[in-house]
Amino acid sequence: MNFINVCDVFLDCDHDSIIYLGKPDGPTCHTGSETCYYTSVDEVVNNPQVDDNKLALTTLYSLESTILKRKEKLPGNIEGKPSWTKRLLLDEKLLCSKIRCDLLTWCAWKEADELCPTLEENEEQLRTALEMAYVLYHAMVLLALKGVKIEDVLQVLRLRFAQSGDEEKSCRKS
Ligand SMILES: N=c1c2ncn([C@@H]3O[C@H](COP(=O)(O)OP(=O)(O)OP(=O)(O)O)[C@@H](O)[C@H]3O)c2ncn1[C@@H]1O[C@H](COP(=O)(O)O)[C@@H](O)[C@H]1O
Repeated sequence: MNFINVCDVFLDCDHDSIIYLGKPDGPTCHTGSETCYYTSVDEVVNNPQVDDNKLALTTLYSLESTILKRKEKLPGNIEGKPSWTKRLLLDEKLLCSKIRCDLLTWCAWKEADELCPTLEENEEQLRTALEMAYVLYHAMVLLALKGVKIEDVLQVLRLRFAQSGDEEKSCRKS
């Protein structure tokens, strides 16, 4: 069971609304996420259909925020609450082994190169989503270690919107 420790309670001027200020002890969402207040009311009122793009972004930002929180609690030890992210942040080799397909290491091969076979072996779509989530998460831990924000990556992608890959490649200086 998880709790939110209430630090203060505020009333508005005519005492008909209350805001609780609390410090969560564990996840605050039933999904296990630290928070799930990612959807602005304005968005829902003006566009009741959940915007998949926004949802994708808030998911990435939320994951980034969790990873950065783990990073803040370093350095030194991995005592306290067990955290896979902390282990990765403290062990560059382990992290890279989860991202890179290292043919010399059977273990890394097995774990990190499972996305392509979902296409090659025509596995179900859910399997592809699971493998991609795995790659994305581990790559985002690497970004955190490098101090690169997900927004920086998205910016690179946005800048590429207007240019095809083939065009860009043919413009490269050899
Ligand atoms: N998205 C993930 C995520 N995906 C995978 N993993 C973990 O990555 C680890 C390695 O996965 P593997 O399949 O390689 O597992 P393994 O069996 O240990 O590997 P081998 O022994 O076979 O090499 C496992 O412990 C997985 O649970 C993740 N761990 C964390 N996250 C996110 O990061 C947040 C913080 O996690 P902690 O830092 O652990 O609290 C979580 O709330 C999630 O949002």
